[in-house]
Amino acid sequence: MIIAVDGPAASGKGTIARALARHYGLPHLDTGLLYRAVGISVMRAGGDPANPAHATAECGFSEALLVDPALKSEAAGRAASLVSSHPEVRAALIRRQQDFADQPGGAVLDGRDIGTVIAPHAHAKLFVTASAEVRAERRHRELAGMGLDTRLTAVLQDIRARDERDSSRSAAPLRQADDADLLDTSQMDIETAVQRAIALVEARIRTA
Ligand SMILES: Nc1ncnc2c1ncn2[C@@H]1O[C@H](COP(=O)(O)OP(=O)(O)OP(=O)(O)O)[C@@H](O)[C@H]1O
Ligand SMILES: Nc1ccn([C@@H]2O[C@H](COP(=O)(O)O)[C@@H](O)[C@H]2O)c(=O)n1
Repeated sequence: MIIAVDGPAASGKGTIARALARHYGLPHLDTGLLYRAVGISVMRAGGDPANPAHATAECGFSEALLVDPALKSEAAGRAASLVSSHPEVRAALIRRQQDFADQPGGAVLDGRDIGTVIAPHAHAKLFVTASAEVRAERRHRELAGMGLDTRLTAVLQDIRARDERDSSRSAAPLRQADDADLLDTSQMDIETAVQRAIALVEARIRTA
């Protein structure tokens, strides 16, 4: 079974995707990490993430980078959002994601274009969202827990900028697939959101 989980920044899609993977015993891929790895590689090389040639040159990053804690930083998220708008970068990363989705037994992937581009044939698709204010509060709390001193207003501004960039780009923009179930977690704690996600997947399996 392939489960596609898409949604905007800090919506909780990764938390839900990991929980679904545990529940169904499936491997999980956080596809945002791939774009973050390209973004941070460009920055470390002194390049400009908005420059397609600089970004494309860093698509062959080392596997070790995928576990670098620096990928979790807001700077890496911002750079990822810039490099991900280049069609050449998306083309360089697509095969890896599709192979992961299509492995025997299935998989859970989360990102922005899993249900629309990477695995349009997924058996269940969730579009996880929450208001920008709620997402900013969650991300702010997460950063504070990591010992990072950020202002809530700056986090909210960054989330809004990323929403705008990710939704308006021409290459694989963030959007809900026509056959995806919407899960707005603004008023849900993690446990409730995960239980709701499992119920939505179960309903899709039953009607398949
Ligand atoms: N329903 C929820 N209620 C409260 N906090 C939540 C909820 N869902 C997720 N969180 C918290 O919000 C933060 C962001 O969640 P998560 O990393 O899953 O989001 P994401 O959409 O995968 O983000 P990214 O943009 O990095 O891909 C985490 O600290 C997580 O624990
Ligand atoms: N399938 C994807 C996944 C991510 N992106 C871009 O990467 C940025 C970082 O993603 P996170 O999920 O780790 O926050 C994100 O803002 C997107 O621009 C993507 O384009 N497609």
